[in-house]
Amino acid sequence: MGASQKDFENAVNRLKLLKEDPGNDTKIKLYALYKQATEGPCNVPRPPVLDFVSKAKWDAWNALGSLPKETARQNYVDLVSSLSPSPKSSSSGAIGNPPKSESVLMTSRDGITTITLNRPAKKNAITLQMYEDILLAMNAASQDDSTITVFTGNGEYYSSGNDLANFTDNPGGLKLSEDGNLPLRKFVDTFIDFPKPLVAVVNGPAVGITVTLLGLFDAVYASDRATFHTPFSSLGLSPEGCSSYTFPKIMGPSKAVEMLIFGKKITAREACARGLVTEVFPDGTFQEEVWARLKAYAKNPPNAMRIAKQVIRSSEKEKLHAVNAEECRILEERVLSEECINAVLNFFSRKARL
Ligand SMILES: CCCCCCCCCCC/C=C/C(=O)SCCNC(=O)CCNC(=O)[C@H](O)C(C)(C)COP(=O)(O)OP(=O)(O)OC[C@H]1O[C@@H](n2cnc3c(N)ncnc32)[C@H](O)[C@@H]1OP(=O)(O)O
Repeated sequence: MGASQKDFENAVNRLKLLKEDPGNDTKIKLYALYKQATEGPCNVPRPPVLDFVSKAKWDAWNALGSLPKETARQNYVDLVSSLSPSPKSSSSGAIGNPPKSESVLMTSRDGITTITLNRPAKKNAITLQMYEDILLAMNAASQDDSTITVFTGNGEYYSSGNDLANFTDNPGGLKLSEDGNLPLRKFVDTFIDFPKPLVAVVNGPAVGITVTLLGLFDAVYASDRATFHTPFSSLGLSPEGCSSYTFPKIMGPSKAVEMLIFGKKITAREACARGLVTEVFPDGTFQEEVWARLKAYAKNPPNAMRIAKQVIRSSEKEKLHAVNAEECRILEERVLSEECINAVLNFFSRKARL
């Protein structure tokens, strides 16, 4: 899995043979990914204010935060591949490896890359393949020409969260990744480090991990039909997606407890009053109003938006990575607990529904 050192060296050489100048934005992205892949996170001092080129390069490198070297290497290889004529390049303007299944769709238009959960018959429950595909889509979206990245769901639901079959189909629990961590850690890290404005267009009810992750989004627009539910306790699980930190910060500890410990389902308007949702729209005009708004926002200068996000988020990144690591450590135990196994079996045997 992932690009090897050899792939990386080949990409470095292929870049030298490019006939067309890829443009300054791309060159800066390549520089940042190269530095991250070879040296790791940026820890050199920021260049003087008037040295614009060095400063832009430093900003791009620094914006990659703690992106693992392997991911940076893969992103670098993907970006170089997208510059050379290759069957993987997409006509939509998206670059990198696109999602592999039809359950995660990726489109790029009007400066917006949209990642759509597309499994309506299962309320957009997220399978292991879909988690992988979301990562591929996010990697591509982080490097393409779009200015804003949007998540939404197809059909009645935004998403019913983690597909509970991820637990039953993997005897002995979810497999840990090569680094010994629950693969969820890498997934959530990608949201923490995502460099562009990330917007959720919550078209209907949202459950579990698709609610907790909202605390890592930059804006959340919801239909008044949407509800927000984190039934972790009744599933024998524990909070994830950094919600143990973001929710108390966003809505205050007691409101966070209601959701994360007692599993209270809240409406879009309640979620807005709690600060989890940015704005609520009537369902009848939701799509029209939200997309018109996003198209206008997407016309803002992309670097200014990216840098503004970095300024707003960077001081919290280290904390969020630490929270994610700890939540995953605890969840690793919870997914093997009797409480969790019984809850999941109950769901599938229809003895108990939420
Ligand atoms: C890079 C790799 C990363 C790997 C990461 C691993 C991740 C581990 C994360 C662990 C942490 C957990 C996070 C969570 O999200 S917990 C929340 C999980 N979700 C739920 O508990 C919701 C379960 N679903 C329901 O309660 C109901 O289905 C719902 C209220 C959503 C809708 O009810 P309704 O009666 O309207 O519809 P149905 O129940 O008939 O649903 C239609 C069909 O869809 C199936 N379905 C729905 N949701 C899920 C789900 N989450 N998992 C599996 N299947 C789901 C349902 O079974 C129906 O299927 P059938 O038509 O075949 O019966």
